[in-house]
Amino acid sequence: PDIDTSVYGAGDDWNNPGGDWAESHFSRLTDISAANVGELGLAWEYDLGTSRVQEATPVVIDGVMYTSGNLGRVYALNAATGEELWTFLPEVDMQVNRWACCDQANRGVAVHDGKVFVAALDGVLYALDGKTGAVEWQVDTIVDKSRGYTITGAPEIAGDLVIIGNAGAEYDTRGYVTAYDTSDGDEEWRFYTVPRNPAEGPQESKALEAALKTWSKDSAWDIGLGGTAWDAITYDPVFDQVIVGVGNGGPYPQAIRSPGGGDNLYLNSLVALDRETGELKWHFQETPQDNWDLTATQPMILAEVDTGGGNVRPVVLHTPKNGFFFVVDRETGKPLAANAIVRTSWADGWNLETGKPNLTPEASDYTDGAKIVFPGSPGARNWYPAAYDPGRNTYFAHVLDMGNLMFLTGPPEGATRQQKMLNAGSALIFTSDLEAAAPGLPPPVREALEATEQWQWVQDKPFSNELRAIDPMTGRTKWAVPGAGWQDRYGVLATAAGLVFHGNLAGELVARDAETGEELWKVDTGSSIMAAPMTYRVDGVQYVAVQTGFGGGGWGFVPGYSAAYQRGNANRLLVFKLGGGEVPMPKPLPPIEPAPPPPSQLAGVTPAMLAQGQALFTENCSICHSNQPRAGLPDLRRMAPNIHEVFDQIVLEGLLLPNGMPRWDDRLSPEQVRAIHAYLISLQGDLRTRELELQRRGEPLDSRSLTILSNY
Ligand SMILES: O=C(O)c1cc(C(=O)O)c2c(n1)C(=O)C(=O)c1cc(C(=O)O)[nH]c1-2
Ligand SMILES: [Ca+2]
Repeated sequence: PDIDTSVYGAGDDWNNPGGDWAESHFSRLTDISAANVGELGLAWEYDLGTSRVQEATPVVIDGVMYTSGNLGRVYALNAATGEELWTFLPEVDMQVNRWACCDQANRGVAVHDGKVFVAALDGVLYALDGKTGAVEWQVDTIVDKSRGYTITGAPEIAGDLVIIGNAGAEYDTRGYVTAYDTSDGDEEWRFYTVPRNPAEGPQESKALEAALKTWSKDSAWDIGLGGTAWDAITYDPVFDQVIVGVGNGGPYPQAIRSPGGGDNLYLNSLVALDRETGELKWHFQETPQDNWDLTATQPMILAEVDTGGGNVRPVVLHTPKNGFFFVVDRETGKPLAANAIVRTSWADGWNLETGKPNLTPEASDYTDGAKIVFPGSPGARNWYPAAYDPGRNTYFAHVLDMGNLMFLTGPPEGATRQQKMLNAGSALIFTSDLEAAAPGLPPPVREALEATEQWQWVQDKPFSNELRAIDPMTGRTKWAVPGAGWQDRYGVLATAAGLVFHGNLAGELVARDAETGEELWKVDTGSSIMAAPMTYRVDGVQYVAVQTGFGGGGWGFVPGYSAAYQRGNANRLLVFKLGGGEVPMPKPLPPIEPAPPPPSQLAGVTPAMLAQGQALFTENCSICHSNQPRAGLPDLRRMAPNIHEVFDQIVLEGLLLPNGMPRWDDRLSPEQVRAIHAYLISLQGDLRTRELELQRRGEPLDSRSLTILSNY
């Protein structure tokens, strides 16, 4: 078929996190090839100065690298030498950490017209002078500061507009995207993804008036309904439209969110907006009637494909959380292919005539009892960028086949908004943990799950985790390479030389043959990698760069096989070239010591108080504090005496706010904080006893707790 593949792929520059205008994470550079990739070595490294989540793909323009780190930090470096040109640290009120579901992620910068754009975790969009990093303008993009909004996504340039979404569908938000003039930050348009309470006035757009018909009149308006656009926004210059990936519903259970059902537009949809006006041109809903956090926010790639018999169409390639590989016509919004790439239990296929899935509520509606739903909330795919090689018509992506048990945490009626708190209304347990967790579940939940067909799926294979080469129109896997545990997920780079690059949590950076998946080169960096590698050329030298660091969703549970667990969470930029040197390895962490002795238990503590402390800890603290010996945050079962002394000031008054620990005096009473403290003191005592015993026996102190029942 007649496809001009030469218009795709990045050249010397990599001018947005996706690489080229099609955001294909594909490079035309071929200096590094299968014949010489074995000679890759380190050109330079740069210490990002943090040890948190790193998800950004750097941008390189005219020999300068721009990238973002956690919170929305920005770094500008000489791309050939790594010399620091400037850095930018946004001033963020750390209280925002309380309503950031998934760590302090930031997925990258946008660069346009001499300016660098970044959105900080607190929702402020900055335009920085590309030469100096000075703030040219800034705008707070959050319309309602009483709600739990954050931003983790990269801004997108569309003509002379910069477009940004936000996050927080697990909290109390109503999703939207906003377009600003790149020159001065003036607001040009805003598109809300879900309707507002009609009692409060007319909808903001015709599109929302139409969407309203797909919601119940008793919808949980006050909670916000979710629909956050927290990752991919892709400008399509061919049709001068902005395609937005919309997120899940909030609360998760439709029985609470929109009692009586409805498709709930535009949740989990691709929406194409006219660039100039922000008006809806088309929409394609990938997961109607969401109950499961099956977002459509995942990265999009623009392409042309032969849809059959030489009929070439401009399409968007999309693999959202829901387990299907979609090829969607960019002119009409119609799905041209929709093939399952993992086990799916919420739908058993797709009807291309109607454009809708064959829903299977008997297997996946958990209103009346627990269900095991595939894929689970981590998604068959998530933010980890895929790459598409147009010449080979092959899509390279990390794919996770895993489900989760879901059940309601309260009655479906009468859910009230918990301000800036999780409002998910359901609990979930990943199938990787389900056999271990099942005996401890309340008998009705356990009986319900064992009666499901998906319990058999779990027995067959709790999860699988692979890098795959996929044919878009059929969804067929050409080759696959297994990963480690289910968290071992990562972004991908493909090049016209027939190479595929990716990192992993163990800390390897690997180059593979695009045709076979065969490993051609690998280096152990000693630093966990989730972010996508990228490549560029300066003064005739091709480089491959990747940002290292573990975090994101489920960031508290640092897997034991990861470099982050063994050597600490090194945040670095590692840049390679042919004939480069060795990668300096971070030193392994010292062995874990037994927990220090806790202070004597608080006066007047009772079993009821300990139980209350545990419940409060689970509800308020455990989403960040997973209490692992080497987690992203301190293990609160190992607090030193001087920390115990100021525990109340830390929790109630924000003593460690600058470090990122929010204050809680608006939500927790001094008595409640005492109960939490008493609970932690008792955990610390138990842990110390256990670890002293392990030490006596000469066994490793790798006592990761099994806190797998998450309230979200
Ligand atoms: O609903 C939302 O607003 C929202 C936001 C985010 C985020 O901003 O990072 C994630 C999710 N949901 C989510 O469901 C998810 O699986 C997820 C993973 C990650 C990550 O960075 O690893 N973020 C998010
Ligand atoms: Ca979500």
